[in-house]
Amino acid sequence: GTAAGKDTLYRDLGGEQGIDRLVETFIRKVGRDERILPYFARASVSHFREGFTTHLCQVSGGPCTYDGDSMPDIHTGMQIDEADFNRVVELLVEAMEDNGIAYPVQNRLLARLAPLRGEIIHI
Ligand code: HEM
Repeated sequence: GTAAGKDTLYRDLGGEQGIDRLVETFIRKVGRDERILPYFARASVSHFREGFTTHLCQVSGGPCTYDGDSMPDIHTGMQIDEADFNRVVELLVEAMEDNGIAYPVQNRLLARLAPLRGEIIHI
């Protein structure tokens, strides 16, 4: 797509405020999820919040540059499987629903995250 087309996803997610709210909701859901929470046992929530927010901002075409570690570098050794990945995506979808993000917008974000699967699972 065009640069303009890319920029609209960031806007349609509600921009900086919308993404901040989305990440906050997502983090709360991770905190209540028996399957996913253990992965974060030794993680810093504030560091994760910062990195995940900036990454989402960049992926959605917003005015951010994610300069954290690469997806493989972060997730290597965690032994994340398909079901874990799907669960995290599900929590993100629930968080988007809670924040009133329309289905087509949800799907546009998911389409940009799906290609990262191979950098996150079984590595
Ligand atoms: C599309 C899927 C995913 C994306 C885009 C993603 C992205 C990220 C990003 C951007 C960070 C923060 C990096 C930083 O700034 O330090 C991060 C950290 C983390 N991710 Fe993921 N992730 C995904 C899926 C998963 C899954 C499925 C799991 C586990 C089941 C997971 C577990 C973690 C953990 C535990 C951390 C914190 C690491 C630490 O700080 O110690 N992620 N992820």
